[in-house]
Amino acid sequence: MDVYKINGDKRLQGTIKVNGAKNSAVALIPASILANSPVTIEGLPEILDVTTLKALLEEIGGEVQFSDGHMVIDPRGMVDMPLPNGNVKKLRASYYMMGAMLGRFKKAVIGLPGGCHLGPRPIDQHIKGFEALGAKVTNEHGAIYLRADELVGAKIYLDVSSVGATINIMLAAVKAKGRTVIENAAKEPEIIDVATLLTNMGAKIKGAGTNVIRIDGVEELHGTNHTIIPDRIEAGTFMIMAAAIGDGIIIDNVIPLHVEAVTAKLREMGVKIIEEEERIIIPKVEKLQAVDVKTLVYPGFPTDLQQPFTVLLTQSQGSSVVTDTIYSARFKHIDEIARMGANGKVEGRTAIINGSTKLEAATVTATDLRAGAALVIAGLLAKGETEIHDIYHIERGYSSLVSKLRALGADIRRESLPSEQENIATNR
Ligand SMILES: CC(=O)N[C@H]1[C@@H](OP(=O)(O)OP(=O)(O)OC[C@H]2O[C@@H](n3ccc(=O)[nH]c3=O)[C@H](O)[C@@H]2O)O[C@H](CO)[C@@H](O)[C@@H]1O
Ligand SMILES: C=C(OP(=O)(O)O)C(=O)O
Repeated sequence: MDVYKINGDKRLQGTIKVNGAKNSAVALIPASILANSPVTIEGLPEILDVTTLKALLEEIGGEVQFSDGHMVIDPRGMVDMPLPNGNVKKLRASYYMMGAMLGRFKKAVIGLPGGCHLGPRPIDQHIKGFEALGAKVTNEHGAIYLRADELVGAKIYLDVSSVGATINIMLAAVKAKGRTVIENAAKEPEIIDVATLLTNMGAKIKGAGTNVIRIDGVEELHGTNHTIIPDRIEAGTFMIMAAAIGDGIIIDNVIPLHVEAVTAKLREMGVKIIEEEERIIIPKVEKLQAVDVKTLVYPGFPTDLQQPFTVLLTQSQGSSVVTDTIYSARFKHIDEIARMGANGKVEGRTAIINGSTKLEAATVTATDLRAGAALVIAGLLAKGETEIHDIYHIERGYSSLVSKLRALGADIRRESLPSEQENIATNR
């Protein structure tokens, strides 16, 4: 088992570069299935979710080359191979194989997805959308079977403004007959990125980034070249880290508008933030005020940054109330940071954090991706050596994290635990 070991309580300084957005990458890659010639995507993050999707495209006969963030996908040899198990379970976004394969082959068999356990994560709105387009959808032993004689555009109102359902319906609808209208669509920047790729492949999409998206189906989509947007969640993680333990940090390759909700909250806490066109500069912070945070759909405060943010709140003076309106159980990290001395209490969808606390090193477990990011920040703050287990969660979404942090002066390393030591650690 691999772990991160962090000797914390060292101030960080310098420039850190943000990679391409995970939540775009995981939709752009399956979108290539719809093309009739090669698609090139530039700036992809080198994360587990991307390599798992590459493997999924190869399983269905795609030819994929990936190096230095540059992926060339040749979809011409792809077939409608069932994917009921295996790689689909390693990530959430394998659900995009449903929309993309349905759009191209009019049929697909895809196992229910994996991803972070944050409370129930149903895909009923995806299925409602596929059915509205004319697909027959059944769940057989944990795999979703989709089949359509033809796909015909429809009006679909989403009961919840779901990122995944919005993108999945777009994927299934771009080659359907006639017009599809998605109402109460999600507005996250990743949706615009996927719509841009599809439009450059020949799709007709209007309104991406607003709550009504109109798609006029086309017969064929062709290959293209696309550069992914920067990861606003990775950027936000670095902003939180800079406020927690920075002595002047420059975050490079960020679209400041995409992290506006985080910027506003950090300013409310007393953090100075200098926004440039593609960079954010955070000077050393003297004192942090407690603030309340409520996660909301974009452009609200992102749920994916709630967990790292709670660690910052442990460093602020006073009591903060954090409410996650998106997920019912995204507070597993509170127990882990409690091992490091943090004073936090969870009541339903709310966590109350009392600061400020001098964190101390401990052996902790990354229960999910952003819990892992939160623990890395906690480890950077804590005196002594923190050991983080189950780092595969973290590596699903953050690329080259260790080397990026080391370049800022952090004492962090990735180590393989010999199995005897592993048993002692997990029994602790
Ligand atoms: C791969 C990816 O892009 N993951 C992101 C995506 O996840 P994901 O696409 O899974 O999140 P959704 O936007 O779909 O989910 C938002 C809320 O709607 C609910 N829901 C969703 C679909 C559905 O059919 N029925 C339903 O009830 C979910 O349980 C959740 O409470 O958006 C989330 C919310 O910003 C982020 O936390 C994830 O990082
Ligand atoms: C919840 C997340 O990811 P996923 O939807 O891939 O599980 C996340 O990125 O924080």
